[in-house]
Amino acid sequence: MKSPNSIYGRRDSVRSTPDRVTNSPCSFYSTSSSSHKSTSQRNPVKIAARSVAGAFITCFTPPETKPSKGVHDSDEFKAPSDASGAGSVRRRGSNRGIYSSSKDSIHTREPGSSKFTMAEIYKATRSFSPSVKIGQGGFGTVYKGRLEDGTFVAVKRAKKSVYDKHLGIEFQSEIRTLAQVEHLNLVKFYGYLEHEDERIVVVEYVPNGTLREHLDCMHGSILDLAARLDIAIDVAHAVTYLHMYTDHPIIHRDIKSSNILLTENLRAKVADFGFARLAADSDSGATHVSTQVKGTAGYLDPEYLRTYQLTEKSDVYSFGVLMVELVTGRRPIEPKRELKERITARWAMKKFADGDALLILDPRLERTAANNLALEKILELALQCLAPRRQDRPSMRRCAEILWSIRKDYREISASDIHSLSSYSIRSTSLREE
Ligand SMILES: Nc1ncnc2c1ncn2[C@@H]1O[C@H](COP(=O)(O)OP(=O)(O)OP(=O)(O)O)[C@@H](O)[C@H]1O
Repeated sequence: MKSPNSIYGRRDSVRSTPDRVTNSPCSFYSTSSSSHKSTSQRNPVKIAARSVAGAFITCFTPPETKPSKGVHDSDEFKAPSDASGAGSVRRRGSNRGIYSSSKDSIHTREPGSSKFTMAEIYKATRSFSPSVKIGQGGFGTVYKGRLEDGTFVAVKRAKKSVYDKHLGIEFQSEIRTLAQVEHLNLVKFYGYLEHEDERIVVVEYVPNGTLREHLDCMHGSILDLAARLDIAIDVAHAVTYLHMYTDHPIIHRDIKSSNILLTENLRAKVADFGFARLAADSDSGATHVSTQVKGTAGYLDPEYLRTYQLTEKSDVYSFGVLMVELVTGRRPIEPKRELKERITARWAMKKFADGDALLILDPRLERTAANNLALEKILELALQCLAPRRQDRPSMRRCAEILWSIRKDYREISASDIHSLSSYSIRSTSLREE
């Protein structure tokens, strides 16, 4: 999901304010962090961290924000008590000439077809009822819908006012890309509709909000580091799939926390392929695609900004920014902070280089041995992803492998933490009994 500060500037809203953390309903742990010195002080990567910290671009605008609105299945998608849903479909349909063509009067799709009819869309969204509106982005408005067979979907309706040549290309790009991908950690594509000036994409409805909303504590509880690590791995799997296992490599181009949707079980699904672009075909000898710069400020690969040459490593860079976001809880750009903390990745890499990595851990996370170690390891990986030159960045597949090993260590240390805590409590109980 693109945010208002995307380069292409057709942004209406994102869901939360940069300083929402301070107003958050989540509980905070106190941070007596200044006494901690991280092991990265001795780490040879700290020189690299300094150079990365110095390489960030600062010309960004603050994100504009708007809270999201939840739509509950039970309220909005009960069987209509009267014919109002269908009636309004017909009214709107006839006004807009929806039923004037015999093609569009077909109410049901061919089984397996990804071409929706306007009637189906109206029915699914209760004629785009404001009560089922779940979001607003650069592409347009997003509605929660329910198909005839009961499947919940997100219906993305392109803005008419901005349906220009560019958006037409973007729509086609989204369709082509969505139609060919299928992965557990990617939002599933169900179909699309192009009718007169309507451009609609129907995708899997993912019920638990965006990662950014969770980091902003808009869903009540704070994501612990284990959950954040799982999310990073899910994203790395999805992007590895796009880069390596589709018919043709696909560059997502807009990896960011508001484009990562979460399921009830906190599994991540990467969304919004509106900017996705097929990567250069390595068989033909090409190594990059030359293109206009698109993406979101704060996540953009500086080499892509400089050269307009897009490769899979631009996604790796954005993923580096995302990892910093995951461990700090901060947005990539925090305009209200003091100057040296405004670009979160630069600030974090500087702290890491200075051996103060523990100072950047999201203050709402516990300072356990497992968390501290995982933090250091994740920052080390982020540092590689944020390398100014793309050839110095790891592949997304390598990122996934490294994250697996971080998770393995994390689980082992967490288990031994729990074990030593429980043996401590057994010991102290038996001491009291004596
Ligand atoms: N598949 C989905 N399942 C559930 N909610 C979704 C889905 N897709 C989008 N949303 C909701 O709609 C909001 C807007 O999504 P959308 O992708 O159109 O816009 P955006 O990412 O905020 O901005 P942009 O269109 O500029 O990328 C999201 O933030 C999310 O809350």
